[in-house]
Amino acid sequence: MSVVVGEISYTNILPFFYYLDREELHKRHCTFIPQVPAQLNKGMSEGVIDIGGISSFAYATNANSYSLLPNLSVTSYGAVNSIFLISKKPLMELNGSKIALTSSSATSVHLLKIILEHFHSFTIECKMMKPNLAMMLQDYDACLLIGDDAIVAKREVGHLYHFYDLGELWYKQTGYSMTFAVFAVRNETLQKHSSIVGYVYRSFLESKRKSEIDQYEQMIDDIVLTHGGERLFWNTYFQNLCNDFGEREQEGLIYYYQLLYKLGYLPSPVTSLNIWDVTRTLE
Ligand SMILES: C=C(O[C@@H]1C=C(C(=O)O)C=C[C@H]1O)C(=O)O
Repeated sequence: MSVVVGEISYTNILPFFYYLDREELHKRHCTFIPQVPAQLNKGMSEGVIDIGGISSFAYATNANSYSLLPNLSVTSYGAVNSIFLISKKPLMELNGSKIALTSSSATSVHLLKIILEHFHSFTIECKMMKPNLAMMLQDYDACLLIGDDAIVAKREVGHLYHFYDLGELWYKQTGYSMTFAVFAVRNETLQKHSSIVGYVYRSFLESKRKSEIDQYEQMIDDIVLTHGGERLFWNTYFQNLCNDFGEREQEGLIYYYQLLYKLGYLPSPVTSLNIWDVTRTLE
């Protein structure tokens, strides 16, 4: 019986995965599924994936079945630099427009709705699509891209369209951080395999610590080879992200959930987070 670890297939999650001792984890019956967030969210809700990074939105729709791993997240205080509304017109002219949303995301698509429908009182027509910029902008006024798709779009056509960073728009309006990804574990898995979960959790923490200690240098060497881009860009990108999940980050997330519920995007309110009590594992 293995424990299946979901691995978001974007560079932003790398600090938690780069230094994992995968051989040791395999010996402990862990397997990995690399996928975009929407697929991982689905896998976890169906019980195919046990633990790993998911959209913070997906936690809110399964809060009774999941526990959150403390101190791990993908959060930004302001610009996140990889989640963009890419628009043919200025933001303030988007009322009544048609927007294509990446099918890879759950958190950001809802964040965009909060920003446009709630903060700006716009009416918008949205359609989920595969993340392909050219196809999306063919019939739509704007589109939402996340992760590496968004990074590449900014690099390649940043001068052709208006780019709006959702982390920045959220922060300016609310003063809160925005947590895009959380690390969750299914409560069922926690009950059956608490010592493996403990090991996986400590491995994530250790990878994050090592990444921070060497200022992401070694990881960035690899990213430049696999994804291109300038070292300076990646350096600023990772320095700018917050990978913690303490009280302040949790406060921002709860506020996001509060607005989601108010706008009808959550079936029931999520006013507190079920954070796993690490001290209860033995190993
Ligand atoms: C920062 C990012 O956050 C991602 C955005 C997610 C979402 O919108 O559902 C989910 C996981 C995160 O890895 C990004 O993709 O750029």
